[in-house]
Amino acid sequence: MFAAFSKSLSATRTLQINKAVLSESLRFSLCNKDTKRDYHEVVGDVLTPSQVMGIDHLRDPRLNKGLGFTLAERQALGIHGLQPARYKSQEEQLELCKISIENYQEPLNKYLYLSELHDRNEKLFFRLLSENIEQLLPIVYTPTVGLACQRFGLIYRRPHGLFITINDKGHVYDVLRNWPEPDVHAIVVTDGERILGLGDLGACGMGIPIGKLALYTALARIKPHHCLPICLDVGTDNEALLEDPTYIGLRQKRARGAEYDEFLDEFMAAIVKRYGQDTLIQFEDFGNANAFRLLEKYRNKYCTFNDDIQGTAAVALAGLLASNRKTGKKISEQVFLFFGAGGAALGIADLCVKAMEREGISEAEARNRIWMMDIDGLVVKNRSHLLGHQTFYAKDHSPEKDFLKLVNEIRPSVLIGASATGGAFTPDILHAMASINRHPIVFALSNPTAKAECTAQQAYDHTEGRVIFCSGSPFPDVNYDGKVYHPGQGNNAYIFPGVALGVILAGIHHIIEDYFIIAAQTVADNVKEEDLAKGSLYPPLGYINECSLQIASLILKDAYKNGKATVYPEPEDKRKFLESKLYSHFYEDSLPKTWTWPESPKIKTRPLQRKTKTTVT
Ligand SMILES: O=C([O-])CC(=O)C(=O)O
Ligand SMILES: [Mg+2]
Repeated sequence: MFAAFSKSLSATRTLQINKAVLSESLRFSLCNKDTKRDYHEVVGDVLTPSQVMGIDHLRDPRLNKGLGFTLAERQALGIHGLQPARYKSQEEQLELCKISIENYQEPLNKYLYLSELHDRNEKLFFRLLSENIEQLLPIVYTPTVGLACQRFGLIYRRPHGLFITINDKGHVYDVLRNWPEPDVHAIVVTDGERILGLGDLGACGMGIPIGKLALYTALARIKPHHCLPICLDVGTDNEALLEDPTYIGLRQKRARGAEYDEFLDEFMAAIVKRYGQDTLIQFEDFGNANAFRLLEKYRNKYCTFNDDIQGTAAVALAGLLASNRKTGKKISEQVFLFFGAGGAALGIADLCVKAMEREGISEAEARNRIWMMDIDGLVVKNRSHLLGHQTFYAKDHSPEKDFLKLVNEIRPSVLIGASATGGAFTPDILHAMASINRHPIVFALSNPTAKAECTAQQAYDHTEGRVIFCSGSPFPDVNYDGKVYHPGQGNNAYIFPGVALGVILAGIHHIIEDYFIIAAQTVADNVKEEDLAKGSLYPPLGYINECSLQIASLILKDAYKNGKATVYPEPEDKRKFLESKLYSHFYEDSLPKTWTWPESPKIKTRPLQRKTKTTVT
């Protein structure tokens, strides 16, 4: 087997990293322990450019520096002449990228430009994203990623992850082996049933795992080759998609029941078999009925969490903790009314209960302070189908459907929208909140922007500017009564990258709720007085990178203290340890160590270009 592998390897030396073309026998060899080291030499952490020749340095997005290759590198790597003579530093390239993005008017075109850059030059893409989070987050993530999913059939170009269909049932592990990276630590998976607030987008939901994992790298500097986006294509119940000639998924109704469950079980087991027990699996945008069920089923068996339930809960809790500083009230003193009673709402409610218990009240008292309503009215005890934890919050009450009447009766201090019903917080509702509270807390968390329960401007306009507001998608600054406010984005991007970094680096096997409370508290602690004064309950988006590192350090600390870490020896300085593991988006020197200029170079280029290193800042 090894001989066959070596032979194939030399024959394929000039191939780029994308090993989709590898022969079956070579693929078997790659999974073989003895040959794993050789494979690592051309991919992953110890990627050795010497294993790659010529033009593949330009074709492989992980090696490509475009015009950032110096003359010496071009000579040594055999790419001289394949590009124009000009050398550009990464900084000069970044400037050009920014100009290019600004030239596009449509957000979707900006998204496509970034996606193409990701395909072409990985370090440039991630540096651009990390250093321009405020401007680019709305493009690679909410809200534009929603539009990209809706058009996914039209814009799909190249593989950025795996599509595993229900027809692969029985062979999921074989499909996983087709992914060329052997060292995956983090997976974001969707089955596309509830993409943001847009509903069932089937296989087009793949845009979400791709976007979330881009943020793993941009916001927590998790190495891109450690990340794998997966879409489980079990069909779609979206009739429009089933009839759409551009649809890229299976053209059949969703598999449900035992068939679905067996497929999911097989998927989880295959991940562990392929990548190990501590592979983090983030569930994203599953339908409500499956999201809770699967979380309960897998949370103590696998290294998994559901971002829509737990990530959203943590970011909402962070906002509430920060708002305490404005209202002077503890969380256990608030009365909550949720509009929407699905995964996100229940996740927030559960985490708030935990936070209230920490403040000293009982679980029952805490649950009593939380009311929920959805399309069927108030969540009440005698409702025939109570979903998951809805039972905890169901009240002895008539199933009242009149939202305004309920606000006036319950007199909530906190109104949380997680309903995917754009505009549900009408001026009447907002006026009522303002008449009940000096500082009404209103969170319109649904995504993308059009699904938000109210806009930031409406929230200020209809509460005499007294509102404490945040939204899941970004809104422009608000002008109220001559003052400009900059409400923050209560988005789970503050939470999941940092949690993932800590969990991966400590080798944690099961993700406990405490980590989300740690994350929420960390984000809240990073909110400055000046942020609150501007109307924001969150640190600026550009600060998420630092929040992620703090969250990860604290999770590491907790995991070692409580025996949940499996990576030993325990690092003494947790922050230093994790910083040593981070991805660098700066260009590295690609010049082979032993290479020197020939005695009489055939080229007549001025020494100015003989620079071997790009300046990094
Ligand atoms: O993606 C986002 O912006 C937040 C999220 O998880 C969702 O809305 O499903
Ligand atoms: Mg989501």
